[in-house]
Amino acid sequence: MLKIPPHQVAGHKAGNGKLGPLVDESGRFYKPLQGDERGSNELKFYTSFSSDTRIPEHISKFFPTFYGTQLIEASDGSGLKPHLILQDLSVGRVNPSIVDIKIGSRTWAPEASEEYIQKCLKKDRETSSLPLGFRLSGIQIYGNKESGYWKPERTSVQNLPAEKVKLILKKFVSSNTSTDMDLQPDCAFAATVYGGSTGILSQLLELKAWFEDQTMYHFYSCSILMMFEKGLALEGQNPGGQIKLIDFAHVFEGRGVIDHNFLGGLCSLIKFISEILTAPNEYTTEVFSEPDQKSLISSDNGVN
Ligand SMILES: O=P(O)(O)O[C@@H]1[C@@H](OP(=O)(O)O)[C@H](OP(=O)(O)O)[C@H](O)[C@H](OP(=O)(O)O)[C@H]1OP(=O)(O)O
Ligand SMILES: Nc1ncnc2c1ncn2[C@@H]1O[C@H](COP(=O)(O)OP(=O)(O)O)[C@@H](O)[C@H]1O
Repeated sequence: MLKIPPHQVAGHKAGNGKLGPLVDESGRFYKPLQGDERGSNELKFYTSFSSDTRIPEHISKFFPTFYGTQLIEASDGSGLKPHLILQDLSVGRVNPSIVDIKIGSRTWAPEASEEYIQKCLKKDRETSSLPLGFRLSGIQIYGNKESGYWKPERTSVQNLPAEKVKLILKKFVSSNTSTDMDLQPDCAFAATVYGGSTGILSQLLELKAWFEDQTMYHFYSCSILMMFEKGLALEGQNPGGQIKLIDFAHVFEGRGVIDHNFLGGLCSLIKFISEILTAPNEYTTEVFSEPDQKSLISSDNGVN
């Protein structure tokens, strides 16, 4: 029995007659192949990457397992359509907090059409992609049984200035999650989710070390999915902080050149996470320097 993924935070979504991914009960995620070159390109990437013996295991673990393709009933009711069969990354998680972070200041590949480049350039300029090298593409943060999830409008988190991005990445690992953006996040789970020898920062650094060397692929418009289970953190157990790479519709051959675009965005994200770990109590204040210009300043005054 196929259903709409309960924890999808970004991308094309099934439902209301739209084409989007579906999941089954055995832990598989069915992503429809988009009819144009995006579909064929993503399939080409998964086929090549999954059999590429140059990829070490400590790197391939960051990618969803690929199980081939299958014709299944599309979610938009258009009949049998080819889908990529992938590992469902949220399987086994009860109330996962998830953020999709689109990496790179540039989200279009050199092969893209002029029209597509213009569309992406506009989005990259209007969001934090250009200034920060990444944008928060979608997020859900689990609060508790009563409050459920905080799942803001996607467009509201894509174009935030640096300090607000940091605030959200703090909120992500806090126990006092609230819709009130002015509330200081307590970063109660920063050490266990972001920190530690197996935490998210250490995984990001492992990925970075590979990107400093690899020249096989260029990952345009690809996302890092960061996930953990707040319920476990609240019980004092390992919350299972994990990163995975997804969305390879715009991956192209690297032809012996470092993927500076991805690497730059990754380094920027690493800086944010490192700073949160070093100064979780750094106080972030909202100020209005001009009537219609909201900005944020921070001072390390230890106020929580
Ligand atoms: O449809 P839109 O405008 O939401 O844009 C999609 C993007 O959403 P976002 O910019 O985050 O709002 C979407 O981004 P996410 O995967 O949601 O981060 C993709 O970039 C998608 O392009 P493609 O299928 O990868 O070529 C984009 O889809 P296309 O417009 O290229 O079909
Ligand atoms: N293998 C997966 N398992 C679980 N969820 C996934 C998986 N791949 C993607 N997702 C979810 O679907 C969303 C969109 O995926 P993505 O591959 O970026 O689609 P699109 O090409 O439509 O942008 C992600 O933000 C994530 O929430």
